[in-house]
Amino acid sequence: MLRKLPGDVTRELASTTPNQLMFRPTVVQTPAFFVICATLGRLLRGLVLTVVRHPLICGLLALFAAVWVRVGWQAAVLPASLLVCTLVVWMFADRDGFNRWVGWRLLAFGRWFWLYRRHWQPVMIVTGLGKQYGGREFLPRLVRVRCGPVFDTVTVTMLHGQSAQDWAAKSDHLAHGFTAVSCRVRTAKPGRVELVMPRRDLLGSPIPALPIPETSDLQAVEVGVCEDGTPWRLRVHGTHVLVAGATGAGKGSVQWSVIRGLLPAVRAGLVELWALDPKVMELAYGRALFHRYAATGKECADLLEEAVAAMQARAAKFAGVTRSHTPSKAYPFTLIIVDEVAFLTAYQSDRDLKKRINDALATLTTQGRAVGFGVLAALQDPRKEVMNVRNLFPDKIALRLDEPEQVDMVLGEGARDRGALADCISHNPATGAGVGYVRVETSPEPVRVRAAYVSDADIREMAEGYAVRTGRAA
Ligand SMILES: Nc1ncnc2c1ncn2[C@@H]1O[C@H](COP(=O)(O)OP(=O)(O)OP(=O)(O)O)[C@@H](O)[C@H]1O
Repeated sequence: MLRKLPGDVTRELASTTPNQLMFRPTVVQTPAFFVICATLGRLLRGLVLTVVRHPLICGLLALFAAVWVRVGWQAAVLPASLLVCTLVVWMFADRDGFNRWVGWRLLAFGRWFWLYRRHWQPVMIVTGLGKQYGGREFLPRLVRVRCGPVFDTVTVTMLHGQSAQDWAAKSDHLAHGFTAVSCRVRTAKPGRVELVMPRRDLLGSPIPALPIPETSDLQAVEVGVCEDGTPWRLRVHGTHVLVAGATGAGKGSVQWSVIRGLLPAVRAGLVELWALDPKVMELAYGRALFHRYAATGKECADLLEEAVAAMQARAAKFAGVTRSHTPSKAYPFTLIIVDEVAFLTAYQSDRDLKKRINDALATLTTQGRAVGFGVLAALQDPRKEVMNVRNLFPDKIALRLDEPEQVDMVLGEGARDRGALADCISHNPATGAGVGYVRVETSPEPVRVRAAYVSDADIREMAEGYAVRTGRAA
């Protein structure tokens, strides 16, 4: 049986099966009148859609043209010049307001016309997101382009049968196709996706240590910058944070930025910092800042068990009185900072110590949040065998990782497909150290961030200005 499918060129249909009836149907030529009507209809539809999508620009152009035709070019040029002057003055006087109402819209129109619309067909065909079938071409529909200070957001209606995953798998190709730094795909509504493409990389160069704040906000400690230029704030109270990254990924910059942001609360007696430094490298430098410090396996096990005992004593006092903790001098928030936690949970040769440490960490991470005990742990290898309590950390940060599979191990299933390309972060410290992805509780979309770099000189200065009097080894 020979079936004609939409788009098959009828003239070329032929059967090669023996004993099958072959026929060549008559080809009916469409009259030119219908072809012209269809083309005009398509043009009209395009015009109406352009007017609906860009009413302001179209309205102004139409007015300008009408005055030119009816009154003459002099009458059209004068108000046009006045309009341009007004816009220029507005731009200099109130840049934000101008951008919100005019600037980003003009840019979006320009980029829709010059970049996305022009390259849409070739990019869709080369990436395989557009299909050619039976001589016809099926392209996803470019619905809208919006511009902001950093990102272009391109709304697309997918072809029937496509999923957001199909698009996420091509995000790298899309970024190159539209000359963007990267491309994140998110679902807008059924059948529609949004491509979020930054026009420039705000995280491309190191961010110097942030100024020590006047007061610390334990719900939002400023540690760096998000990809859209807004501050990256990390909650430390009422949660536990795991920072995963290969060697040299910049885990230290996250830890030190958190410590820096907490210094005013430390000075006020509202926060205690306990440090576990099995590599005796990273945290030893600012030892004077810590209320408790441990380095060897035994010291670390003792210190963690001491934290568990203090936590349980506090829980016993709070029982029946309050269900949440507010930091105070009597009951400060205790942040236990663990550098390279795998040294304690996996590479520790003493099995008894390893068990004590794992048990204490599991107890702290399951019971500590409500009574003011938090854990901030850094880790190179996120596999479960290395850190079996990984899932007890509600907040996770993925800095540069070695393998794509590790991204989902840290940030949860599907994070890499949603654009958390932590395995693609540059190995060059100038461009990649401290860069990572976080998932905030309110959104499944990973956010690209960069931690501020706290240099040795900054740590020395912090240790001199904020040394705690009770600092002693465990
Ligand atoms: N946020 C940052 N911005 C710019 N450069 C950074 C940043 N963080 C770290 N670096 C650079 O990268 C180098 C490695 O950083 P760091 O020691 O913090 O990495 P790490 O992840 O702790 O590595 P390891 O696990 O081997 O200790 C630093 O010496 C510094 O030069």
